[in-house]
Amino acid sequence: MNVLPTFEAKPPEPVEAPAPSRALLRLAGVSKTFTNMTLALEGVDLTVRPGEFLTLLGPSGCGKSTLLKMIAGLSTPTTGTIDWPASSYDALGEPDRSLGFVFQEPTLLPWRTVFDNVYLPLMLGGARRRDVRERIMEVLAQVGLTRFADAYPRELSGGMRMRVSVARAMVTNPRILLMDEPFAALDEITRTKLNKDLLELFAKKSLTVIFVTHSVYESVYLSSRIVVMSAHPGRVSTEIAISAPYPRSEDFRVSPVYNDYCRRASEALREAIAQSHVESE
Ligand SMILES: Nc1ncnc2c1ncn2[C@@H]1O[C@H](COP(=O)(O)OP(=O)(O)OP(=O)(O)O)[C@@H](O)[C@H]1O
Repeated sequence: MNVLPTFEAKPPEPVEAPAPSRALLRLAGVSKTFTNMTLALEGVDLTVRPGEFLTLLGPSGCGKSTLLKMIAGLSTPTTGTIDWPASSYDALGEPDRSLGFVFQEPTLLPWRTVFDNVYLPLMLGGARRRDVRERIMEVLAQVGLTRFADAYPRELSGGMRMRVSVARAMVTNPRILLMDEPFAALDEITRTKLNKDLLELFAKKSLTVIFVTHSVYESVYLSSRIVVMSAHPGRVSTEIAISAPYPRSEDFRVSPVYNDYCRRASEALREAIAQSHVESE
């Protein structure tokens, strides 16, 4: 008999420091000013540990995407540092970032099949198609798309295209998966299903995820830690540790503990938005 995890109706624990382990990524005093003088981020300190599912939650313009892009190395901080303490370094002193990026749009190449879209990052890395066939089929199986390997993006639903995008990000076995509002454009039912499947992958592949969302409900369901940000300039407002154990079944979504966390996260977001207004006046 399957015994589903139960969640006691007690208030969430106060924020706890994550279990001590070597940091995968450490941001210290990170600020970003764009050339038009927009101060997008100011003084962000953040440590990410292996195995965390960390979500950046905040109002529009608080710098979530800017932060993710800097972590990906697509943009550099104006001041402050981003360190990869557990990484090896190449001959140029660049850290082995080894990450996968999933954007809000699946950004698939329409003239390539599902298989060949997932093959793309490996091809760019110099791998021959036949040498990585098994690996690609394995990752397609993990996102439930085995039967669609030869299909073209136009033949797939929005949810399936997003699965391809997740498979493409995972095929290189990244240390960290960066996800910038990946499910925001999907309908509620598809989004709920992809949330559930993402958590299964997270557990199965021992991933570390940094996820961006506007949704309190999504952030509580997925995360081990929520970093709430305020805007103008973007800053960390508060952090909420979600101590509910994984795997999280659908029962978690209707549990009193989930409701309590959602209430706390909503309050924290409301406060962050209020701080943002004060700063922008
Ligand atoms: N290339 C850029 N040049 C100038 N300003 C920028 C640039 N990119 C972002 N910004 C500004 O930096 C701030 C943070 O933007 P960012 O897109 O990171 O926020 P966000 O929290 O991801 O927003 P959203 O939730 O709406 O996607 C905003 O004020 C934005 O207008």
